[in-house]
Amino acid sequence: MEQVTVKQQSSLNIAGKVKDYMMLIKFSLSFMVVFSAVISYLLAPKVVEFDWLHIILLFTGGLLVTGSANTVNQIVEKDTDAMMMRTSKRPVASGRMQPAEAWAFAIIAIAAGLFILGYFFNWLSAGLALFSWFVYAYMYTPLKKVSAVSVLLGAVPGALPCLIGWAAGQDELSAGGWVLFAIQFFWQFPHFWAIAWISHKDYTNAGFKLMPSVEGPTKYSAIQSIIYSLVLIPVGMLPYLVGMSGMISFYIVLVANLMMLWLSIRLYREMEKKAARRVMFGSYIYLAVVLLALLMDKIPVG
Ligand code: HEM
Ligand SMILES: CC(C)=CCC/C(C)=C/CC/C(C)=C/COP(=O)(O)OP(=O)(O)O
Repeated sequence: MEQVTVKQQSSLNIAGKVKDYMMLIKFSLSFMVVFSAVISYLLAPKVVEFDWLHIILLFTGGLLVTGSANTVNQIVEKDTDAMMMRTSKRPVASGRMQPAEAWAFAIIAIAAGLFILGYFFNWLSAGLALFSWFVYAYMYTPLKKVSAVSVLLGAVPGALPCLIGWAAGQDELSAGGWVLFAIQFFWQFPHFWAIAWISHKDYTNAGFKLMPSVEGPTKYSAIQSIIYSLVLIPVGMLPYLVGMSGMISFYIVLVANLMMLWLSIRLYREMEKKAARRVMFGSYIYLAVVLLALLMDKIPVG
């Protein structure tokens, strides 16, 4: 009887540990980041077949590097994460995991991730991943407390996964990679400002300055969301214009862009958290739909 209890206890511990590591690497966010890298890899003209081994390797390498960046972010922000409802249950912030354990994981993960990218793909993609890791963990993260300009800087490592995936497939930084970078770069502003709108009180209590306006969720912030959604319309036409995808995805991307614009306009008109939540969920759907549409409609030249 006693033995069963001990067994149950240890499996509970393992489940708890797994859950902690999922939180440490911010699994859902990292999954989407790596998804964007894999789709960009598959969009590269030199990648002509759907090779599962390479897809799994890119996914694993990307997840390790991104997970490491998110771990360093949680070590650096452990005190402020502890002050916010949204983040207080994270393993390092809550004290369930010692920073030394998190550091050990971060170092092993970045080394393993860079090795996978460099050895199985090329050192261009590994170099870009290291650059991205550095900008996110050591430039964006400390700047969050200083100014909303940090979001502009954070959008660089946020969009680089597209270029990393493209470089892994193409071994060069050609137009298609930059086009995907541009789409993901501009997408991040409506995405994040909706999140910051919802959690504004939390962010302010912890001393973060992330909204475009110092007063927080104002009409000005909503206008910024509208402006970036407007910019996304011509940027979303670029894959068709540079010849990397066809007419069907052109229209799908256009509809997705009009949806983002409409959601941002509704935020401006309603000025409610409910409207910000719509922008946030809309942004998740947007990126998945746009990337998949481009891949389904790939024109393998260039
Ligand atoms: C400037 C760049 C970005 C900022 C500041 C940002 C910020 C955030 C924050 C704070 C959350 C947490 C929301 C919550 O706790 O409910 C979040 C969620 C999320 N972000 Fe972003 N993000 C950025 C870029 C990206 C990129 C590039 C991707 C993917 C390609 C991405 C995908 C996601 C996903 C999938 C979630 C949902 C995670 C979950 O529900 O656990 N984000 N983002
Ligand atoms: C290849 C590579 C290493 C890329 C880096 C990818 C990466 C982590 C992108 C996310 C971009 C970003 C600024 C997220 C928000 O973090 P946050 O600190 O504002 O979120 P939080 O408040 O929830 O901690």
